[in-house]
Amino acid sequence: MKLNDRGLLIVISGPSGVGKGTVRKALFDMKNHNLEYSVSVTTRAPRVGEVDGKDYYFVNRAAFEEMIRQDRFLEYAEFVGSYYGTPKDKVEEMLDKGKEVVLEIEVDGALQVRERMKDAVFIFLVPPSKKALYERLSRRGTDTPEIVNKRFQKAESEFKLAYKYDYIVVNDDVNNAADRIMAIIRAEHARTQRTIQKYQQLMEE
Ligand SMILES: Nc1ncnc2c1ncn2[C@@H]1O[C@H](COP(=O)(O)OP(=O)(O)OP(=O)(O)O)[C@@H](O)[C@H]1O
Ligand SMILES: Nc1nc2c(ncn2[C@@H]2O[C@H](COP(=O)(O)O)[C@@H](O)[C@H]2O)c(=O)[nH]1
Repeated sequence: MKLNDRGLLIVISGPSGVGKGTVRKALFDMKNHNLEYSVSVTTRAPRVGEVDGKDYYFVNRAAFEEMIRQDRFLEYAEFVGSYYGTPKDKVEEMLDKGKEVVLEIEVDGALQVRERMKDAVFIFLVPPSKKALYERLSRRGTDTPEIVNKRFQKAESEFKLAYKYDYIVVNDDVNNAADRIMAIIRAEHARTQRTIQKYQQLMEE
């Protein structure tokens, strides 16, 4: 495979309820993109309307732990009582096909990817305010008040790690946030291509 045929890995992260999934869907609804979503594996129970293989691969804890033993995750983390992980082979397969692969994951996992995939692009999505984050988590209606509070409390420590990312994007408006992320992806793609071209020119001299 030629160097510049390989796709770019894009990690969209941030606290639970900030709107990662909503913004990601707006991004994938745009025209003329080369994006592919990496479907994660989780031990969390499916929510109403979630489809196995599309939203997540839903497995039990024993199956997830077997995947850990087999080293099948690019990263994984335990988040508010459930496991979540990114299947390594699928990501590699999509990158080799030249796709821009999008991971939508929490902060612990994102920082694991940062250590392993040096060329990836890391985007931290933030809410316009902490109050807005709490309202989004509650109004989504998918979690009990106890889980909403746990997720919101976890956000406090996650905000402190935002400086480890390449970009911080405010999700004030879904389409604006998606536009900003698409602009970042296009700029990073162009930058990577230029770097590879320069490297290839040097090798030919
Ligand atoms: N810009 C926005 N303005 C208002 N509401 C929003 C905005 N973006 C997302 N939301 C709403 O906030 C809620 C949480 O969004 P979403 O489920 O996409 O968050 P998430 O970051 O993917 O959450 P999790 O990490 O828990 O999977 C949803 O009800 C969604 O409709
Ligand atoms: N480290 C990982 N985090 C993941 C992955 N897939 C999703 N997530 C994140 O977990 C929380 C909770 O998700 P929810 O669907 O229960 O609301 C959220 O921040 C997701 O982005 C993954 O593969 N690895």
